[in-house]
Amino acid sequence: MPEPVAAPNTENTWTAPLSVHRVDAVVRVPGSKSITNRAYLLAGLSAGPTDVLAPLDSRDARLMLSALDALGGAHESIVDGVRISPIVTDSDGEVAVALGNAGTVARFTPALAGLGSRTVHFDGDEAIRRRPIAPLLRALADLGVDLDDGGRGAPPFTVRGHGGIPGGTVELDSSASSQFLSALLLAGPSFADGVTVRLVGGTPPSEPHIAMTLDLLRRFGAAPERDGTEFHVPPARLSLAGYTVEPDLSTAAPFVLAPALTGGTVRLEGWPAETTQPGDWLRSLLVELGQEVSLDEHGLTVTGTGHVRGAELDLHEVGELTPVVAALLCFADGPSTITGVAHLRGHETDRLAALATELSALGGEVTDTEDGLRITPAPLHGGVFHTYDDHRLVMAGAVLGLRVDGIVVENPATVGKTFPGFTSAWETMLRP
Ligand SMILES: O=C(O)C1=C[C@@H](OP(=O)(O)O)[C@@H](O)[C@H](O)C1
Ligand SMILES: C=C(OP(=O)(O)O)C(=O)O
Repeated sequence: MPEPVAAPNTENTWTAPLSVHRVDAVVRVPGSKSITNRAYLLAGLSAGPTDVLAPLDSRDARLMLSALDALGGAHESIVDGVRISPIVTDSDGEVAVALGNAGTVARFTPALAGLGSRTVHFDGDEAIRRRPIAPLLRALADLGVDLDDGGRGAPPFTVRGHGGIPGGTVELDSSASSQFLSALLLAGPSFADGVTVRLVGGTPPSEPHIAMTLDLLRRFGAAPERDGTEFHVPPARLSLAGYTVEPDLSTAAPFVLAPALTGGTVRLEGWPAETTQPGDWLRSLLVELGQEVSLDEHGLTVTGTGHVRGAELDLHEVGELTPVVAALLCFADGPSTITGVAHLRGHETDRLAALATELSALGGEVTDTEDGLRITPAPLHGGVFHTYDDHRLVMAGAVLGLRVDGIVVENPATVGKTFPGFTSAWETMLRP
């Protein structure tokens, strides 16, 4: 017998729809969070205005725009995008930058404050105060940024801008988040001496996001170089008149994985032929799980069998896909293990603990290991799926709902971090 569902606040929950038909849908998802926020930031550091086209409009993207404005930038809406004006660095005074729970804003913008002449106070949600950032703050201080974090190594902290950052060579442990390294590389062209980063400690996660940083820097005219674990970005005058953002392939994950559980076909429009996004790995995952995948000029087409194989997956490079992949593997024909994602304990929430707790509460046999999850398929039942203010847990709940009646997803609006229209897009996909 299913356990009774705890009386949910129905205004603040969403019952994920059960799939009763084979899915047959064409889906579009909004722009990539990671590309949008890099493009906005590099545009702010550029010599002239940049039109960022098809950008993401979500909480994280708006936080980045507000941060750039607070730091002396300006933006305006244009047809199909946002025009970003260069940051003016010579005005002084005190301003605040709101971080929300956006890793990209928290890690990428403090260096910009050091380039200006303002005193900038950074703080955000309770959750961002717990997420790792100390190695980055130390590296920024080593490079000449006047930064006061009260010894916490976490927000709230203050940067006093002195009109520029010397830069130079620095050692960095980026094993807790690739965003520390990306932050130094993105700001590097604007440092007087550029930046050389020598990685120490473990291998950073999310390698595709590092490649994305290098790619965007080159598009804006910088000349980053990489030699194994050493990165060099010389000073450069950035500029790019216009840039079109790709659809977010991590946001696309639950949609393209759905046919594996429901049977039928989903076409994800605009899937790029070449990309640095980690979500592109989903194509090989789908094949490994026994699904049919084809990529052409119309996008990615996935035809599912409704049957999923168990798998052993090292997700170190694509960690942000873990919640939806874990939800999918609950329905596999055998046990699965996910490894390489210890750093997920420092994401929006401790994702490994959250997934183990929530999936087990619905009847699953899911345990968190030191660096991942062990999933043994077991019959799941309906119940409240708590989401810990984590957008990707809302998406994971949607995947569970495809097969399990009565998955009541708590606080679905938190998905607005990356896709405010997620629940209606999901319902539209499932409509016959
Ligand atoms: O640089 C980026 O845009 C991101 C890098 C990754 O962070 P971590 O390396 O901290 O996992 C990823 O999980 C996050 O969603 C976005
Ligand atoms: C880890 C994530 O976000 P952030 O950019 O806040 O790090 C994510 O989107 O899965």
